[in-house]
Amino acid sequence: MAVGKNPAIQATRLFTNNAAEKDLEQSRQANNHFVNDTVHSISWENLSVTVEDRRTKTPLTILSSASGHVEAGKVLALMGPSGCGKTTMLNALAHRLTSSKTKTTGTIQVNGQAASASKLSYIARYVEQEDALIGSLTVKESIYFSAQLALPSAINKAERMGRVKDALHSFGIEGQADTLVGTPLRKGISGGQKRRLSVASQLVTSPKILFLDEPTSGLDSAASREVMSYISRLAKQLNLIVIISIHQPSTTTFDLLDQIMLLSSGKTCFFGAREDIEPYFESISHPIPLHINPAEFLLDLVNIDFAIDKPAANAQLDGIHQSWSQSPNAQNIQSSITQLLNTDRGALWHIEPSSRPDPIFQTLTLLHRSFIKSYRDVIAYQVRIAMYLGLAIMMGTVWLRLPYTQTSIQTFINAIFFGGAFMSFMAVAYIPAYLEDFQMFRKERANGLYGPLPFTLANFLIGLPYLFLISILFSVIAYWLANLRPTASGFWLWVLYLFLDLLAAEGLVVLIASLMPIFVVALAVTAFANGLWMCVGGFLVPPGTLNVFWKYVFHYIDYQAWVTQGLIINQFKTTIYDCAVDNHGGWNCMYPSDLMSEGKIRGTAVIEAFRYGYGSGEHGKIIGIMIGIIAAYRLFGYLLLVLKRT
Ligand SMILES: Nc1ncnc2c1ncn2[C@@H]1O[C@H](COP(=O)(O)OP(=O)(O)OP(=O)(O)O)[C@@H](O)[C@H]1O
Repeated sequence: MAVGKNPAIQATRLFTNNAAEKDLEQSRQANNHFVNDTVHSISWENLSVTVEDRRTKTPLTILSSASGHVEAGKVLALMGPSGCGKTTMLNALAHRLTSSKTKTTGTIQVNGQAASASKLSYIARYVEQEDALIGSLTVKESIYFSAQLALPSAINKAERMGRVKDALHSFGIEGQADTLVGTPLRKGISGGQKRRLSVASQLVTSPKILFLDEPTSGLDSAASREVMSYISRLAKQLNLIVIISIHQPSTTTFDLLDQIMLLSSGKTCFFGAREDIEPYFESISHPIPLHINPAEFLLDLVNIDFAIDKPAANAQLDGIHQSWSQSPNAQNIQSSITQLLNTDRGALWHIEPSSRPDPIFQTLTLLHRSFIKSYRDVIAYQVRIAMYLGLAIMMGTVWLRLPYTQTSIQTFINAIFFGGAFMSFMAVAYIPAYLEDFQMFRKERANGLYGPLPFTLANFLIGLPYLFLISILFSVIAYWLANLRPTASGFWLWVLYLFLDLLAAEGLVVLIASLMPIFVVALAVTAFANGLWMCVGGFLVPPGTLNVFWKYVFHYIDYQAWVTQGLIINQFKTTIYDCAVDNHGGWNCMYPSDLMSEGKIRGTAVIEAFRYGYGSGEHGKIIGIMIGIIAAYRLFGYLLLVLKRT
């Protein structure tokens, strides 16, 4: 018996359909703040993208004359072999092709009106292929912070929480609401759940259009189906426009799509409703065989990468492109677009920039999010605290209880150099945590949520208490074990210099990692910079000997040099050291001072005679310079983010 004729199955389908409709209606009511009733359509005409060819440096068209439209409640999938232009198409529609070497022509309209990037940023959200989530937040917190950053302040807390709950419900992740997303050290939710969370975090901001770049990539077929069925249901329940790029959907996933755009070599091979695919390819003499995954067949048909007979494959593909451009289907699309342009002028652009939260509220929200991360994510600060404690014990026991004799003078100086330089060097441990935040910032900024200022401020402020704590913990152990100047003022000045040292080092890490946001590269460059600061600081090579290039370009902006200078003054300005007794019972003093006749060395003589030429500069001046260097790093970091938009 044919499956479709089985009465039991038919009854179940009937029940499922009725139940599904009821479910859809209930869900619409529950999620009415997410329901789209403003955006009716998006359409585009003759969209072409030209880039500068990496190899030949000549213009290369990677997307040619694409036209199409999607109505509310529908899912459009951009399909095609690898490198056919799916991501380019998606980015062009989302106005994300911002490189100066990329030229986009053609028009994009929403409700029949030209849709600029800024207008689109109020109604559309883009979910990238790589999940940019903060691993140490729970599922619920991830959605909550997204709502906080995007929703206008007019929406009160109860309503925000209601939206978070509804977003969790819409994606079937209520059960995982309090589960951590997951860090390298703590397992969290599955890959499919992460993908659903990424979309839910965008949904909570009430977009009307969702762009999803390969929402199923990296997932097994069951998880892909699950993610796609949520997305397809969501489009219908909430009347959203969903445009996705997808690689190779299974038959079940393929059947969940409403519209397909098949691309190859940047040109359209088909655009239209899912159910029009079979008749269309039959009409151009490429019928899709029964019992075969249609997506797989189509991808094989338009993929010429692995063809043995290249000229024949090229000729066949040209034929497919030509058939499409001359087909009645293509003409119908053109007339549908024209009709949309003439009729669909739904009021849309009443959403004003003032409906966004203000930057102070966003800074506080980011600070709150970073705070949760800072105590939950061991990599962010806890590993560093443990590492600095280990370093303090090591330093304190190596330089253990140094006596105040002249033989200890160089040893004290070495301890100071080591403390300052190594504290700064170990700031590289912050790179992974910063890169996670940076990727999140990139994604949220591209979605128009907030800019570089709240991000820079929150990033700086969250570091202050932790870096201060690290400075104190390190000093409590190392300072007293090594017997550095044993007074309260000596101790607190030492703490202050280490704190400034860490702030400068972290500012440098942020600057470098923002410039080169790849872990190994940022690590190598920061390590190099720290090596440079050690070499030109005046300790290993006195400034008088240092050649002019290193001295005048780097020495004076070397924060480690200023920290070492401040710490040397702190140690030697008020301390006194015993000279050695010579063979004749007299004094043998390494540094002559006014106390020589008493067999002592005044610490200031060490500073004055100090071969590095530091002089006895004042703490105020050094601290001022340090604050200037820290501010400069943060300012450059901020400007870099302003200029570097991708
Ligand atoms: N600057 C450039 N120089 C040469 N080719 C380029 C340049 N930029 C993009 N391309 C090419 O444009 C094509 C389209 O890239 P796109 O990322 O949109 O493809 P895709 O279909 O999303 O691929 P995938 O499925 O592998 O992600 C690719 O073949 C890519 O190599």
